[in-house]
Amino acid sequence: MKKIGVLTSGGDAPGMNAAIRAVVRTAISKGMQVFGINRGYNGLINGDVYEMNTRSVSSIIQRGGTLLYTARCPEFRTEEGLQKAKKTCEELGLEGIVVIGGDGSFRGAADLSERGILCVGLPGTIDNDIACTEYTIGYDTAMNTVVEMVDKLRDTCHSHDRCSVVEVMGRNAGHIALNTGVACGATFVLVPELPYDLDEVAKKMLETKKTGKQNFIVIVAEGIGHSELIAKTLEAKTGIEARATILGHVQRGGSPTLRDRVVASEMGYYAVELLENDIGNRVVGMQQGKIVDFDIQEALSMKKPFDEKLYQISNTISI
Ligand SMILES: Nc1ncnc2c1ncn2[C@@H]1O[C@H](COP(=O)(O)OP(=O)(O)OP(=O)(O)O)[C@@H](O)[C@H]1O
Ligand SMILES: O=P(O)(O)OC[C@H]1O[C@](O)(CO)[C@@H](O)[C@@H]1O
Ligand SMILES: [Mg+2]
Repeated sequence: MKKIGVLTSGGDAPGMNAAIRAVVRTAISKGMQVFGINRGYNGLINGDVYEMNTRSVSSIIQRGGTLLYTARCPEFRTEEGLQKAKKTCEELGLEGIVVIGGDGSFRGAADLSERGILCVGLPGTIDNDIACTEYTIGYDTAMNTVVEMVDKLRDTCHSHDRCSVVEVMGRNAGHIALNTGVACGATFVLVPELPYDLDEVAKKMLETKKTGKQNFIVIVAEGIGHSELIAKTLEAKTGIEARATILGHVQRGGSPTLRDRVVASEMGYYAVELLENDIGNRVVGMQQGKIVDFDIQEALSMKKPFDEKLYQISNTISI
C-alpha cells in the first residue's frame, strides 16, 4: 500500500492526537503518502481530506481532542453513504484507512473493508469498553481527571461532614467508576455490571460513621445515572448531607497522560505496519501488555469481563 488515510470518529479521547501523529510519521517513514480525513466518516463522504506531512502533526502529542475533528455520521450507515466514501477513496487513490474510534466506528470500518477499502481500527475511547483490548486510548487520562476532581470534592466534603455522590462517564461500562472509586477511597461504587442496593450503601455509611468516618464519596457510573436522586435518597436514609456532581465532558479533555501517549504511539505504528502489508479489516488491541490485532467482526463479538475482584477489594478496604 502506498497511500493511506487516517480519521477519528465517535467521541473524542485524549491521546487521539498522539495516535494520528504516529500514523502519519510511520507512514511517511515507510515511503507512503498519508491523508488526514476531517470529522470522521463525514470527511470521507464529502471529500474533506488533505495530504499530511511530518510537520502537520508537530506539537500535537501533548494536546487533548483531535486535530482531525470527530463526528457521528448517520449517513455512513447507509449503502449510499458507504459508496460515496468508497468513491472519495478511489478518486484519491486511498487503499487503506486507519480509523481511530470506538465500537461503532469499527462497524463502519468493517463495512468499508468489505467494499474493498481496507481499514484498521485503533481503540480510542475513554470508556475502555472495547472487549478485544485491555486498554483503550484516553482511558488513563480520563481516570486521572476524575481522581483530580474527586480529590477536590473530598476537600469540601471534609469541611462540611458531607457525602459527595459523583457521576462519572463510561456509557454502559463501569470501568472508570470502579478504578477511580478505588483510587479515591470511595465508600461505595455503583456500576451497571453489578446489582446494588441503596440500603446497603446507607448502612455502610452509618456503620463507618460510628467508627469516626466523617465524609463519604459514592461513585456512580453513568450507566446507573440518577445521581441527584441517589444523593437525596442517601441523605434521607442516613441524615448525612449529600450533594451530587456530574463530572460530564471535562473527562474527555485535557493533555494525555504518559500512558495514553505511549500506547497511542505504539498502536498507530502497528496499524501502519498492517496496512503496509495490505492487511485490513483488523482492530488493534492490547493483550497482556502486547499490541495485537483481531478480525473486526471477531473483535466486535467478544465480551469484556468486569473486574469483580477489584470491586471486592474496593468494598473491603473502604471501611
Ligand atoms: N453499524 C454501523 N455501520 C456502519 N457505520 C457505523 C455503524 N455504527 C456506527 N457507525 C459509524 O461510526 C460512527 C461512530 O459510531 P458511534 O457513534 O457508535 O461511536 P463509537 O465509535 O462507538 O465511539 P464512542 O462510543 O467512544 O463515542 C457513527 O456515527 C457512524 O458513522
Ligand atoms: O459526545 P457525547 O454524544 O456527549 O457522548 C457521550 C458519551 O461518550 C463517551 O464519553 C465515550 O464513549 C461516553 O462515556 C459518554 O456516554
Ligand atoms: Mg461506542
